[in-house]
Amino acid sequence: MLFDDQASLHREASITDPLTGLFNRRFFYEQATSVISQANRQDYNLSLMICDLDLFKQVNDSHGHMAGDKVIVAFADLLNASKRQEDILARFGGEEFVLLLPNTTLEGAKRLAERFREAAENSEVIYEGKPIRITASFGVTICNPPSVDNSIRQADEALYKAKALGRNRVVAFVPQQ
Ligand SMILES: Nc1nc2c(ncn2[C@@H]2O[C@H](COP(=O)(O)OP(=O)(O)OP(=O)(O)O)[C@@H](O)[C@H]2O)c(=O)[nH]1
Repeated sequence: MLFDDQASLHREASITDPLTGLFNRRFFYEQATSVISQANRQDYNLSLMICDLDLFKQVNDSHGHMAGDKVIVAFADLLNASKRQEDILARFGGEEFVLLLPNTTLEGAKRLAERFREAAENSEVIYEGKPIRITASFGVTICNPPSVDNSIRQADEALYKAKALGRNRVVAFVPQQ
């Protein structure tokens, strides 16, 4: 029994990001690879979203690293609270998150991202009695052709555009003709 508990604790630690409790990047890749190969076989809609807190360095610089951590956790909770059960959410790195959205069209992914964006904009994190306001930028893409690396590259490109256009917005990847 003890061994079972230890094994499951070890497994949990190996797939989880310790700060937010979300899945880590490695586990996301593992899961996404399996969902995407299924999507390949079954031909269903699958979208991917990458989101990144805006000007987050300023949060750390103005309020300290602990405050920054609290903001990251609050944003992770916000995403986690509004996603569907079958969506796979992970902390991708620093202040960047990724979601794989089964049975979701590009329009659906844009709507969801817009909901997250609004929720972030309207949220307030209180740290040592002081309010911290945040915004986030989002890149979304349909996983077609379905491959994890390709979809991440496309969503990342859209996210980069969202940042370049002034942040606090959702941009969808548009393939070049
Ligand atoms: N508190 C905290 N900060 C982190 C963590 N991971 C990364 N960061 C910080 O996040 C900041 C990210 O800064 P940048 O990559 O310049 O991006 P940004 O300031 O959000 O600017 P844009 O993405 O262009 O809007 C860096 O200062 C990192 O040190 C973490 O786990 N906790």
